[in-house]
Amino acid sequence: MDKLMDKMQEAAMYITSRIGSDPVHIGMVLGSGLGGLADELQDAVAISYKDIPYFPVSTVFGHKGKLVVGTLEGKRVMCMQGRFHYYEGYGMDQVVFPIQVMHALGINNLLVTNAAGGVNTSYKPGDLMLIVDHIKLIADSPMRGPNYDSLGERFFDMTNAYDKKLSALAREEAKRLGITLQEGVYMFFAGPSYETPAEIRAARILGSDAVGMSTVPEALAASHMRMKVLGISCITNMAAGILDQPLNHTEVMETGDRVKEAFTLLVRNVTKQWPV
Ligand SMILES: O=P(O)(O)O[C@@H]1C[C@H](O)[C@@H](CO)O1
Ligand code: HPA
Repeated sequence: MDKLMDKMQEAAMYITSRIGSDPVHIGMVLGSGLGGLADELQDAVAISYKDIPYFPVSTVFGHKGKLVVGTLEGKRVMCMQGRFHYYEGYGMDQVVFPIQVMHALGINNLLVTNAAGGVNTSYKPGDLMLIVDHIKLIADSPMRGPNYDSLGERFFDMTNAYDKKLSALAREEAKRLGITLQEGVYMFFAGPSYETPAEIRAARILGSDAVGMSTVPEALAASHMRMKVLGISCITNMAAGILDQPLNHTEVMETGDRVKEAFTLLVRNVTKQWPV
C-alpha cells in the first residue's frame, strides 16, 4: 500500500477503534516542554505512536510519542504529545502525516505550538507569542509531489494560514487573563543545530520575530486541507548571539516547564471559546 489516502484511512480507522466515533473538535500539537497539557484531559485515551499504522515514532527528548484524546473545557480534543521534525530524518510527508490523519478523522481545527528562540529583542524567555505569519526559505515542502485533489488544491492560499478570528480570540483571552502575548512571525530552520548569530541577524532583517524547527510543515499541510490554524510559540530562549551564552535543549525544556501555567490557562480559555 503506498497511496496516502489509504494510509490515512487505515491510521484513522485504528484511532477510531480506540477512541470511538464521537467527533473530535480540535487537534493540538504540543511543542517541546509543552506536552504536559495532554495530562489535563478528562476521560483521556492515550495511544502510542508505535501502535498507529504508518505513524513515525518520536525520537526527541521531551516528546513522549503519544496521541491523547479527551475532553478539555467541554471540547473533545486530540493532543499530539510530541511531534515529528524534519531534522529527525523524516521526510516532510511523514512530518505532516498526523495532521492529515486528524483531517481524515473529521478534525478541522488545529492548534500548533512550539518552543522557539526569540529574535525580536523586545521579547524575553518565557513570553508566549501568537504566530501571525511564517517564513520558510528551505526548498522542501510537505506538499511537494503529486497533489491529492481530495485533500486540497495544487496551488493553495497561505494569506490566511493563521486564522484571523482564532488569533483575535487568543489575543482577547490573553488580555482578559493578564497573560503577555507577543505577536510575531515564526521562521522555520531545518535544525538540528541551533542557528548561528549571523543567521539570526539575517532572520531579523527578513522580518522574523522567532525561530524554530517545526510548525511550518504542519501549518502548510493544514492550510492545504483548509483547516483553521491557531499558532502559539513559547519563547524559551533568546536566539543565538543575542545573549552572550550558548543554547541548549535543557534550557528550552526548563522554560517550557516554567511557563506551563500561563500556557495551559490560555489554551484552556481559548479552547472553551473556540467555535466548532
Ligand atoms: O517541537 P518544537 O518545535 O517545540 O521543539 C523545538 C525545536 C527543537 O525540536 C527543539 C530544540 O530545543 O525545540
Ligand atoms: N532555535 C531553533 N529552535 C528552537 C530554539 C532556537 O533558538 N529554541 C527552541 N527551539
